[in-house]
Amino acid sequence: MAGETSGAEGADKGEGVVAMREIASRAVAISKVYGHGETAVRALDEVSIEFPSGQFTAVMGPSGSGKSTLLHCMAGLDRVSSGEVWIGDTELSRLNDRRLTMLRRKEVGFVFQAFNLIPTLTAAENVELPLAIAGDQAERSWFERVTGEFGLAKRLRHRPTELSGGEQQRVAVARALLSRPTIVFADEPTGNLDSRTSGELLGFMRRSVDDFGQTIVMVTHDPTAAGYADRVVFLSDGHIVDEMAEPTAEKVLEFLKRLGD
Ligand SMILES: Nc1ncnc2c1ncn2[C@@H]1O[C@H](COP(=O)(O)OP(=O)(O)OP(=O)(O)O)[C@@H](O)[C@H]1O
Repeated sequence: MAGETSGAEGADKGEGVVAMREIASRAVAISKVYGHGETAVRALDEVSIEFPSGQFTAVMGPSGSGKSTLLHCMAGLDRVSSGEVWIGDTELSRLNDRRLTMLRRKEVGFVFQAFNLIPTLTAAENVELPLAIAGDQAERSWFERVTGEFGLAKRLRHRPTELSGGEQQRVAVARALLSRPTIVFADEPTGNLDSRTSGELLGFMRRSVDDFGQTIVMVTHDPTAAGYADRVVFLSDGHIVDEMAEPTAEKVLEFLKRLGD
C-alpha cells in the first residue's frame, strides 16, 4: 500500500495527532496523446490527481473529455505519453510489461460497463479467476464475506447467462475486490443496468468502501450514481476543471447544468 500522505483528512482530533490518510493512487502531470501530427488527439493534458485510500471518487465530464483514458492510464491498462502514475509506492512507467501485468493482478481491480465475465465459468469461478491466474487463492472466509455482501451466495454455481444483469455486474465487482486490491477502477459500471439494479450495485460498492475500506474510482454520466461517492472530479477537454466533496445527485445535476451553460 501507499506510503504517501495528504492533508489532514482522517485526523485524530482527540489526541491532536494528524493521522495522515494514505494515497492509494496518484497521477502527476499525466498527458496522453493518441496518434501523431495533425491527427493527434491530446486526451489528457497534464492531469494531476490523488485518490486517497478508503475513498469513493466519481469521475464525470462530457463525452470525449478523457474519463476512460484517465481510468485506463491510472489502472496500467494503457501507457501515458508523459507524467507519472503511481499505484501505492510503485510508479508504473518504470515497469516493463510483465511487471506491470503482475502489479495489475495484485493491486488493481477493474470493472467494465459490459460485465466481461467468462461465459463458460460459474459465478464463483469468475470471481476467483484473477487470483487463480496469479497462482493464488483467496481465504475461504474472505471469499464468503465478499460474495455474501454482494448477495451472491445462492448464485455461485450459476453461469453468467443464468444471472440477471445486476447479478452479473455484482460478480464483476466481487471479482475486482477479491484480491483486496489497492484500488478498484470502474468504467460506467451501471451503464447497462436499470435504475433499481444500478442503485443496488452502487449500494454494494458504497458498503465495500465503508465496511472493507476499499478505494474506488468510478466513471459515470449519472448524477444519481455520483451521489454515492465521497467526491466527484469533473473533467473537460483533458483537464480536471473542478471537484465536489460530499456530492448529492441534486448538487451534481445543478453543477453539470452550470458547466453546460
Ligand atoms: N485509441 C484511441 N485512438 C485515438 N483517439 C482516442 C482513442 N481513445 C480515445 N481517443 C480520443 O481521446 C479523447 C478522450 O476519449 P475518452 O474515451 O477518454 O473520453 P470519455 O470522456 O471517456 O468519453 P465517453 O464519455 O464518450 O466514454 C476523445 O477525443 C477520443 O476520441
